[in-house]
Amino acid sequence: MEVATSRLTAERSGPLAGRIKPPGDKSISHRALILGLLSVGTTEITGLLEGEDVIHTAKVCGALGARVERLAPGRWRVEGCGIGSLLQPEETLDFGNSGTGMRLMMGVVAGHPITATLDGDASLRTRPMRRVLDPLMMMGAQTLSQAEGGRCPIILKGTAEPIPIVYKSPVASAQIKSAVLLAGLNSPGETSVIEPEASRDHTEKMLRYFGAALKVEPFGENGRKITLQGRPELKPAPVAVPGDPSSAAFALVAATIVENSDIVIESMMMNPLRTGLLTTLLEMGADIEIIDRREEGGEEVADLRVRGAALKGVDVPAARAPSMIDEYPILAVAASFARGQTRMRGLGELRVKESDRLEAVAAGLRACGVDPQIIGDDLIVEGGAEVSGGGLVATHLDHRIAMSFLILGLAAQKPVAIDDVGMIATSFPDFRAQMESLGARFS
Ligand SMILES: O=C(O)C1=C[C@@H](OP(=O)(O)O)[C@@H](O)[C@H](O)C1
Ligand SMILES: C=C(OP(=O)(O)O)C(=O)O
Repeated sequence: MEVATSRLTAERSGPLAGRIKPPGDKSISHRALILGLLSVGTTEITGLLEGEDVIHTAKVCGALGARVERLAPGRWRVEGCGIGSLLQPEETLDFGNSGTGMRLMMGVVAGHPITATLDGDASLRTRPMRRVLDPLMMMGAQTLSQAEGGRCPIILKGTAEPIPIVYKSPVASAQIKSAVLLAGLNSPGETSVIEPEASRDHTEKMLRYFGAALKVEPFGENGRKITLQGRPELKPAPVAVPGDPSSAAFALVAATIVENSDIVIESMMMNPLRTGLLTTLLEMGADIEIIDRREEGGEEVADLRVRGAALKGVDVPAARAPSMIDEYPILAVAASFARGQTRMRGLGELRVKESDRLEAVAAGLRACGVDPQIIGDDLIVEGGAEVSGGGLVATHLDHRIAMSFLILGLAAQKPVAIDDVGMIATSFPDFRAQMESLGARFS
């Protein structure tokens, strides 16, 4: 089937001004629905991200037996069925564009005596799933069918008695860690995951909040070992979803590169495993004031006042990658406007996101008159105060590529067009309206 695409163009804009509130965090939104499904009783969620990725997860929770209801914008209620009591789904579980939805749900299915077909869009069908299937098969799940290279569509048969394992993950990935822990929820023993570097810890925090016993220990130089006691009785708990730093990133960079801007981003989550972009922009000379740090719904949040600033290039260490993994496309845009060279190290994981983000970012920058280089897994950008723009950027079904290059267009000399706005709705449906409210010019 031919899918209609629509272009959007961003034009050099005057100073951005005003206040915005980023949408609810995507990672936490998926997890709130999933833990709602796995609890017996009613979980109330506020601030849920109503992006397509999360809506797919909500529908899958319904197909596995939960009653999922939207009460008001961002306010959802999940009547869960509890660990061990999921229904055999009748239809294919469709995750759309969402790697998180599919990988976390593979863990849930693997830990239950059900068989499910999991599938997604053309982008998701290119993404590697073996990294999750490998540990799940050690736990006793079986892959009945899969596309070449361990890709979806996948037919996964779970087990009633997941084997407790200690899994040493070769990559720092919150999706792998979460899939194993979610499968371990129905295991009679302890399930441990060792990660080489700390990845986002939302699953661990939310499992504890819902009553599971979980131990987190340092492992090696930068790693962690997370151990979950199986078969807890998860108790429903209200979840207030904080503002998504990965979505706030676009306004943060826009206000930095559009001269004389002065904006406030309200209630952005400040979890240190998610704030790598903030650290890097501050090193580059960005003018960001962190106001009113406070706790909301178990996470630290803050308001950020961001003003236009002249940036300088920096060397971004590979160890920072897990805390800013989805922000490299927009960081590369900031780097294009920075004096000197920015080298972003250790970006191999960017090759297996919604698109090959290393190649997609480099091609987009070239289309806009910037000269990037990829050396091994590093991305190197030679910046300058002026960026010519003027290109048409291919988005490859990738929301972050789409939004990043629209932001570049707001500060470039000539307009920048993207070939398809459609995917922006997966993570940030109000992107255009919010950015326009600050003065961004799109047509
Ligand atoms: O667990 C999560 O919610 C996510 C983990 C990251 O992926 P990896 O686990 O593959 O690094 C990130 O890129 C993704 O957008 C969301
Ligand atoms: C990589 C991303 O998401 P996912 O892996 O869930 O598709 C993202 O949102 O940038």
